[in-house]
Amino acid sequence: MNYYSTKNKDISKSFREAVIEGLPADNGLFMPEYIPQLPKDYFETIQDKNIQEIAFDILKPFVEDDLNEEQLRKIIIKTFSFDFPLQKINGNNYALELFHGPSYAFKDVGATFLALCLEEFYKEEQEECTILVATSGDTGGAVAAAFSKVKNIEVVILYPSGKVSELQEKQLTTFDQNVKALEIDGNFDDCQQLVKQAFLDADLRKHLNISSANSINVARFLPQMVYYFAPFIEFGNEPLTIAVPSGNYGNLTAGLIAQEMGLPVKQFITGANSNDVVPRFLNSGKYQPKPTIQTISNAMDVGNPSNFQRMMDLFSENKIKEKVKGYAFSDEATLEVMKKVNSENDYLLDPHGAVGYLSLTEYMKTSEGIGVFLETAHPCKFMDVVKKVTDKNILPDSAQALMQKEKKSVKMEVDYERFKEFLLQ
Ligand SMILES: Cc1ncc(COP(=O)(O)O)c(C=O)c1O
Ligand SMILES: N[C@@H](CCOP(=O)(O)O)C(=O)O
Repeated sequence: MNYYSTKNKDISKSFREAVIEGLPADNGLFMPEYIPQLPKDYFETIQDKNIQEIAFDILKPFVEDDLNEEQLRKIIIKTFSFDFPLQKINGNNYALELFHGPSYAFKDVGATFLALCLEEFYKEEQEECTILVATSGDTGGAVAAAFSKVKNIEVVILYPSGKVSELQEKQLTTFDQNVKALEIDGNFDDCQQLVKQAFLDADLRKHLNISSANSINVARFLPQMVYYFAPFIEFGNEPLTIAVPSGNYGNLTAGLIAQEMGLPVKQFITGANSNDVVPRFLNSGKYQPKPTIQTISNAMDVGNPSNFQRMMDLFSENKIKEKVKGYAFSDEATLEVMKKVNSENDYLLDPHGAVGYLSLTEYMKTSEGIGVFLETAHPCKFMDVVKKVTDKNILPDSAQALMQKEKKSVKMEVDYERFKEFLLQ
């Protein structure tokens, strides 16, 4: 399987090349050149499989030219090493909990898979590499945890100063060794823009091997297809409605590719906070990015999502509007539903999962069947918001220990030349 650029279909890179380069030089995004098809009867026996076996079936065709079966199995066992439980909330509505990994957010899957792929590739190359990552809160923590012990790889995390939660910030800024945090005086889109500019800077790339750990990297977003299969281990081949709380749209894009492979999704729903550029597009046909708005679901504070390019590469405008229904919700509605579900169903949503739940229940007002929303982060990551819902202490011991550690970051304006200087130091 090779990968093309969304800006130039003649570009053809192996999986290994696409992962190492991160972003094509033409500022497009890498895409698999075809979507493998699962056997028609795959879902008749899916209940006999575990998530690691499914991950192997799903990911093999995307990587097999560069990772042999033994390497892939090893990577999968380490990546899918925690549970993805399904919790019934009420009626036919279920939460798929994706936050039982090391950083308490769904990003652990993609970050670990990417780190282990790069470790394999750089083991052979004997070279060093710098991973650049822009984060609105969760990607950075997952990447820091996944890469903290990987040899020959340095990580530089850019995060928007004052716009991530306290626990998220500790996850970004308390690793010594190979992980450095840059606290940017701007928003997530500024961080993402600085990273993208670095990839387009031929001079920088002459001096430094850089790659990306955002969902722009194919090894970050493709493994995110796998957990969409988890509810089908319980429900077999029954088509499900799946709601995805979205920001940079890597997660939804992974789900759409899984659906193209054969995953029986009846309908995808996307839920956004006030950063509603994609729901507005789905409902009006106009794609008009706006400056980022700060919300209580901060990891979804993205004004100009990277993966919109991939969605438009996969489908025509009419097709995407059929495949995905989009809704947006205010902070007031998010907090209100967190309180309601906590008191009526004894389930504590995090603010991102709450947006997913809101979008699912909105759609289900006029539809039938089983609905699943992705619970993408543990509520303990957002204690400032959670305190308004419950006074229970929900902080796990490991997070408590992290909160005691000292923050180490370098402050920086949104200034590409300073960023470049920092990278070349
Ligand atoms: C907790 C949480 N939920 C949802 C999202 C949105 O995911 P995506 O950027 O893949 O749309 C993010 C960040 O990306 C997140 O950290
Ligand atoms: N919500 C993300 C933003 C970056 O998304 P990514 O999936 O492209 O890495 C975050 O938490 O940083």
